[in-house]
Amino acid sequence: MTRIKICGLSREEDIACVNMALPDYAGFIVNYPKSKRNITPSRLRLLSSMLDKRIVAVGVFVDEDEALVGQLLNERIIGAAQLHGSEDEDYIRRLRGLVPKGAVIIKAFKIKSKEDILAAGKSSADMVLLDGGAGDGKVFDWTLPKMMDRPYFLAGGLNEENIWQAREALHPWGMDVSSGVETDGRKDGDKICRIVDILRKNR
Ligand SMILES: O=C(O)c1ccccc1NCC(=O)[C@H](O)[C@H](O)COP(=O)(O)O
Repeated sequence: MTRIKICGLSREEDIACVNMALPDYAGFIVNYPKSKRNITPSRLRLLSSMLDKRIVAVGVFVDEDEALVGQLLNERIIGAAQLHGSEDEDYIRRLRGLVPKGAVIIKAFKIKSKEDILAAGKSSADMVLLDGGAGDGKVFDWTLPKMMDRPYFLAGGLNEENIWQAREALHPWGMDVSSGVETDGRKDGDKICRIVDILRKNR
């Protein structure tokens, strides 16, 4: 079974779409105004409360103060925190000390070389996410994850056309999609349903 995460939700309509499609994870870009998908922590509280309980809310953070990330995990507003900036092992250790057992820490790695794969392999995070960019549809070289020796999320430029090919080539633990399920910069319910279906029907 390949898990699927739909990332970058920001509107009530987006929640209605994922509640229909039922991906495993729903991602929210929190407190990062440079992103067009940015939402505030208070909006995160509202949107995550509207999520179907079968979907795990993931907060995506870029070099955020770990106190805020820890608070959102402790309050169970999110079930997992995805660290998408330059957070290091010290940051992960500090965050781990703030949160209950079971709170999942995901560290994202931008993959440009074999060294990036080796760094991801050594991360103390519960899960790693291999990405070509940060919500900008950039695909990276798919031959590189073949040397990964731990489960991972594959991200970066996935869409209806290539997600099955990527799954067959790499068999990742999970797959993460954002811009590939958007039309004119907004989440598209039909695309979300179709991409979830592709993985579900063939799992
Ligand atoms: O989506 C953003 O705007 C974003 C901004 C800053 C850090 C991370 C961001 N997104 C992270 C994600 O998890 C995306 O889903 C992932 O990069 C894949 O995006 P895409 O290539 O567009 O499918």
